[in-house]
Amino acid sequence: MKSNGGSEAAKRRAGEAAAEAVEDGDVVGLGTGSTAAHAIRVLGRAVDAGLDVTGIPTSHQSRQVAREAGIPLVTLADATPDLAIDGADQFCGDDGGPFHLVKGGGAAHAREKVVDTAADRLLVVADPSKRTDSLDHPVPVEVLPDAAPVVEARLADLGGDPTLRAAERKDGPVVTDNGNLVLDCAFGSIADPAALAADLSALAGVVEHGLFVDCTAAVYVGREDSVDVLERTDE
Ligand SMILES: O=C[C@H](O)[C@H](O)[C@H](O)COP(=O)(O)O
Repeated sequence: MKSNGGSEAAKRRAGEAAAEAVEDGDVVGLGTGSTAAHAIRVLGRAVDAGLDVTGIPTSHQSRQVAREAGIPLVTLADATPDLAIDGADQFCGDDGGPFHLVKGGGAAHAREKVVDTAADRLLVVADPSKRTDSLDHPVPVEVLPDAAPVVEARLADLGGDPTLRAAERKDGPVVTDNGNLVLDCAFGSIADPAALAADLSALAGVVEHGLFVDCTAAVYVGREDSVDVLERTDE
C-alpha cells in the first residue's frame, strides 16, 4: 500500500481515534490510503466484537481492506453514509475550521469526494506532516483519457504546471479505478482554494480534482503517543 512516509504509529492513532466516533448502526464511508486503512481495520475488529456497522468503500483498495477486515459492504444505491473516515495528502485550517484538503495521492479522489460529501460528517485522519498553513501540494486532476492534452493546456492557462502521473510497476500512466488518467498539477501556494476548485470543476474533460473545500467536520491528527482533534465549528 502507498505510504507518504509519515509515522505508522501516528497514522494508527489517528485511525483508532476516528473509528471511536462510529456508533452502532452507522453506515461509514471508507476512505482510501494508508491512514484510512488503520481506521478500517479497527472497525473490522469492532464488527467482530458485535458492532453493527456497514461500509461504503471509496476504491478497490478500501474495498479490499474492508473485505479482509470483515466489514459488510453496500453501495450508495443502498444507503447514505452517516459519516466518512478518510485520509488527506495535505490539509490547512486551525481548530474551529474551515479545513481545506488536497487528496488523491492514491488516485482515489473522485470516488472519495462522492462518498465523503454524501456523508453527514467527514472525519479526516492524518499525521502532523500533512498539516500546512497554506495548501501548496500538487492537485491531482482526474481526466478523461482523450481530454488529457486539452486539460493540460487549460491547467497551464490557470497558472498550473501539470504532469501526467506515471505508473510505478506498469509501463505508461496511472489508470484510475474509473479508467481515467491523472494530471498532478502544481500551482504553488494556493491563496483561494474555493476559487481554484471552481475553475478546475469548470474544465471540460475533468472528472474530478483533489481539492476538498470546507467539507470536513473534524481532523484527527495522530502523534506517536496522542491525538489532536480539530473540529469545524459553526460560525
Ligand atoms: O487517493 C488517495 C487518497 O486521497 C488518500 O486518502 C490520500 O492520498 C492520503 O493517503 P495516505 O493516508 O496513505 O497518506
